[in-house]
Amino acid sequence: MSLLTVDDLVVEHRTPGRPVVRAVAGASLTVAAGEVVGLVGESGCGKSTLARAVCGLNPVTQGAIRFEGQPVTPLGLRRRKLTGIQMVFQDPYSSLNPRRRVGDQIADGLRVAGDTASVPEDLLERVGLPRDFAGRHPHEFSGGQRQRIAIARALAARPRLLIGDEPISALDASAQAQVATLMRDLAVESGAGLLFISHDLSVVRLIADRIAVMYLGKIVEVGPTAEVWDAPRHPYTQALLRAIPAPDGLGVLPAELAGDVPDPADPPPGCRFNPRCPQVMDICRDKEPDFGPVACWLHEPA
Ligand SMILES: Nc1ncnc2c1ncn2[C@@H]1O[C@H](COP(=O)(O)OP(=O)(O)OP(=O)(O)O)[C@@H](O)[C@H]1O
Repeated sequence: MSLLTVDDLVVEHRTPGRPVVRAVAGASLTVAAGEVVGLVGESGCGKSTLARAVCGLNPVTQGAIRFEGQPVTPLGLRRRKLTGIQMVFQDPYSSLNPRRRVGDQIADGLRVAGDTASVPEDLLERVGLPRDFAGRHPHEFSGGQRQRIAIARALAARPRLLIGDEPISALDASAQAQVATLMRDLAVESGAGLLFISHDLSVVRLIADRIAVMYLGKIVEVGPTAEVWDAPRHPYTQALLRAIPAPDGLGVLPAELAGDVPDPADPPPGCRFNPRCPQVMDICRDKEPDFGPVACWLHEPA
């Protein structure tokens, strides 16, 4: 059984007087215990909305989310209190309380787990920080150090599923791979699953067992990391990989990724990627490729 199963999930944002934004439009995904799944895609394709729905922070419009076999609903999570799911957010400057000592914030996580055997200093040590940081305040630390503190706080609650929502995108390049690898190591070591969201495919490649590629609310390709990296099949995945800067830092944005992701309130008919796809065929403009693991008419299962 999968730890997390997201099945044909639809999540809509409704703002009075504005068109409904279908940010997640029928996405399916699984994460097993001890598995690292990287969720990638351009900004605005619905990654955060999906992650927040998994934590019960965004109501589900259609479809289902199951965690350890139980449906995830905001009410169900409140009732069970111990969610078993912890999230590390993008901005390490706003996710920690500036007025509270670091040790006290980590102690909150220990309390959630009913862990009386550990002290906050133990968690600091696990994330590679000195034990005496516990008595200090978040403003004394760099972005990378704060993100380690946020990870320590999340781990203190003993999650069975850890979600990182762009946890490295606000960090210096030098801290990015270190923090990503730390999250992977700590999740795997504790037998938890990790859903790691990033628009940086090269970091995801370092840590993920599988990669799921999201485009305009749908998972368009999913597979083992080496397969997706070495032989991407969806034209969108191929474009994302070509967009990765060369070691000299000079990347060329493929033409199909120029401009913005289309508006999820008004997605194109047929395949959502068809207006930007270099290999578009007639069927792509008419019919949505509603199949996996590669949702593309060039890769329709037999
Ligand atoms: N609370 C909201 N109300 C209305 N629209 C929203 C809301 N949150 C997100 N959206 C819209 O939903 C779509 C998906 O956003 P989401 O943040 O989930 O994407 P993302 O892939 O995580 O992007 P990013 O990497 O920029 O966070 C976007 O078009 C966004 O503008």
